[in-house]
Parts: sequence; structure tokens; C-alpha cells
Amino acid sequence: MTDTGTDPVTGTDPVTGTDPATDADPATDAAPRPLTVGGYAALAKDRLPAATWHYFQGGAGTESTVRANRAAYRQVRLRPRVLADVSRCDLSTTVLGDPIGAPLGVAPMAYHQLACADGEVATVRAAGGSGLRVPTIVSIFASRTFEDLAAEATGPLWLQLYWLHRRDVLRTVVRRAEAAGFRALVLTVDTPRLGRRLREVRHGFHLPPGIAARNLDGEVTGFLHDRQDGSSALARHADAFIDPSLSWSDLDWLREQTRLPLVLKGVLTAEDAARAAGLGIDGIVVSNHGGRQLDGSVATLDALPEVVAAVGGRCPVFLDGGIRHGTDVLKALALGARAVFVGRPVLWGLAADGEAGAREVLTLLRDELEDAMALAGRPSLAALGPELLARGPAAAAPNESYEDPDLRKGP
Ligand SMILES: Cc1cc2nc3c(=O)[nH]c(=O)nc-3n(C[C@H](O)[C@H](O)[C@H](O)COP(=O)(O)O)c2cc1C
Ligand SMILES: CCCCC(=O)C(=O)O
Repeated sequence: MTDTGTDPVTGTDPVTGTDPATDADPATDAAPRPLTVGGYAALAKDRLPAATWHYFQGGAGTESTVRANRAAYRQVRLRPRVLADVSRCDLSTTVLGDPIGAPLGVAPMAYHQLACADGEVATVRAAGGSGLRVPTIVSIFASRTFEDLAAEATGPLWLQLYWLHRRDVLRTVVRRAEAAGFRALVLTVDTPRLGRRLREVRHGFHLPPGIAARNLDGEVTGFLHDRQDGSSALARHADAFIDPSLSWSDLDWLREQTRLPLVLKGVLTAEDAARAAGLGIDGIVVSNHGGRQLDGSVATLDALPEVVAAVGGRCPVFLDGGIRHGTDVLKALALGARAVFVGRPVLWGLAADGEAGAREVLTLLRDELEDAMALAGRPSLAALGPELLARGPAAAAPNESYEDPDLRKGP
């Protein structure tokens, strides 16, 4: 490369790839607050042990689905309307009957204490913060207790479940969450076993001492702390404790345990969505687990329209995977998502600055969404529909310095 100056369009130094959004200010030596969600990835990578970073970032196999989730947003362009009086944009909505401040929330992710000492307590405080009040889906593998989280949360809490062989343990966690005031159950249906996550395998990923699945007793947490080179402790744990025989008929059992709404997470086809809606499921999360399960599966934004059509308004449809900008949220909402859930960026925020970092990530997405609604001439969520979008050849990769730098480089 002969040009060693700063790229006039992106502001990125083309040689070092340094990013004005995150680089330290030599005068104070303090890193300025990132201007985009991607900036938090760079901070998190600096702060986290390599094995943890790769556990967070990794996808299954070649990570083609991780990339596809992001690329799908680049294939959709926006058709802004003008003269629409956008002096006030209203982002508030409801999910499963609860009012929320913006149509987004935190996707379930195991072990937030890998990112910061307060773990999920920091997350739920951030999500409940002023102007947000958004839902958090708490993983069954949370590193803080449901009761601790309920004491701190001001936004709705939903409990994510894996289908454990030990149905008695499932029943107990459902009862505890219900008693603590959780508002819904989210059954993850894309994980009969763990995807082949090469980064976890390469790093012999296992939980460090002191971090554990606090809501599960020791009978179902084996292997998690055992290091074995060339194998992921999480995969060994999942093989031992997650029941791959889960099928449609099992949903009745779960229904009988609770009066909470039941959401299925990990649906990607019209066929499964229609069947779920026909069974009276209360919500569907279109998800490929952030590309961590079946490598090569369809991008969530691409799967969304067929799921929305198949459900035909019988229950809300949510989406996760690759949400990194307010315009990503806008595109998913325009294709019929009721709200979107955010995964890795919340962990980046937690790793960068605990509760404050997670709050900044969520607030950035909220503020960017508001900007996008105003500039698209759509001041209310009700005004969003597919006419906002145009499909075309993928736009050139955007200012990649503001994207997740690790995914840019590949596994
Ligand atoms: C570190 C990590 C842990 C995760 N743990 C869980 C989990 O315990 N349960 C679950 O249903 N999904 C889990 N997921 C998947 C997320 O809920 C979500 O589907 C995905 O991260 C969304 O994609 P994004 O990270 O690109 O936003 C996890 C994802 C990550 C990155
Ligand atoms: C056994 C599942 C671990 C959490 C998870 O779902 C993930 O890492 O993606």
C-alpha cells in the first residue's frame, strides 16, 4: 500500500487500521468513549483473556453464518420518505404485554461474569436504565442467581431454557424464575448438541474457577471447569446434559409447568414457524444462535420474512444475530420483527466497562435507531413496513473500522 495517510472517507488509518473512534487520546492517554458498537469490541478484546474473547466471538465451523448475519444487512437499502414531521420519534412498544422503552433487548448468553465481575447483575441494571427499560433474556447458564437479578432489574426478565435430560431440574428453575417475577420462558430449540466451535476447541475452553452456572446444582454442571486440550468443556457438558430427543410433543410438558408465556428461540423456516404458531406458542425468536450452531444456515434477516408470513400475526416474531447498528434494527422491524435481541455487543460493553459499558452499547443502538427513524421519515414504529426497504447488490463493506475487528480478520 502506497497511501499511508488517513482514509478521507472513513477516517481510518489504512496501514495500522487504527480507529479514531477508539484510539487513545495522547493528551490524556484515556480512550475516548466509542462512537459505535464496534468500538466496544476493540476495547473488549484488549481486556479479555484470549480464550474468553474467542468463546464470545466464535461461531461454528467456518463461521460463514456469523458473516452471513452481518452481510444480510448490507443487501438491504433504505427508502427514506421526506416531509414527514419527525420532530418526535416514539420508540416505545410492548413485548408479551409489558411496556418497553425501545424495540430491543439482551439475547440470552451464558456466564456474563466472564466479561465482568458483576456478571448478569450489571446487564440487567443496564437494560433497565433510564430511557431503555428493555428486556433481558437470562440464560439458564447465568453466573448470577435469578433472585439477585430480579432484585436489580427494572426491565422485564425472561428465562432461557435448554432441554436438560433432568426434567426435575428444569421444573425447579422454572418455578424459581416464576417466583422471582420473570415474565416469560424462552426455550432454545437450535441446540440438541453444541455446534463445532473451532475457537473453543483450539483454546481448550473451560470455565475458570469462581464462575459457574449458579442456578443449577452440581448434578448437571459437570465438565464445565475441566480443561482438556483440543476439546471444549462446554461441548462435553452439552453432550452429557442436554437432551437431543426434544421434539414438538415435549412442549406440552413445559406448558404444564408454568403459566408464563412460552417463546421458541432458534426457528429459521416457515414450516417450523407455522407449526409453532398453530400450537399456540406465544412468540418466536428467529435466530441461528449468532452463527454458533449450524454453520451455513441462513442469515436471520433473510429468514425473517418467511417466518413472519407463516406466523400471520398469531404471535410476535423477534430476531437476533448481527445487530450492530440502529439501521440494522430498523431493517428487521421493517420486515416484521416486533423487537430484536442483541448478543455479543452486550458482552463487549460489559468487558469494556461493566454496567456502564453495557448501558452505552444499548443506548447507542437505541439512539442510532431513533436517528434512523427520523431520517427515514418514519417517526413511529407502527409506520415501519417492507416498503421502507429496497433489495439490491450488497453495498460495499461499510467503514469496517467500526465493525467487529475480530470477525473482519476471520477465525
Ligand atoms: C458467548 C455467548 C453465549 C451464548 N449463550 C447462549 C445461551 O446460553 N443460550 C442461548 O439460547 N443462546 C446463547 N447464545 C446465543 C445468543 O442468544 C444469540 O442468539 C446470538 O448471540 C445473537 O447473535 P449476535 O451475538 O450476533 O448478536 C450465546 C451467544 C454468545 C455469543
Ligand atoms: C451449553 C451451551 C453454552 C451456552 C451457549 O449457548 C453458547 O455458548 O452459545
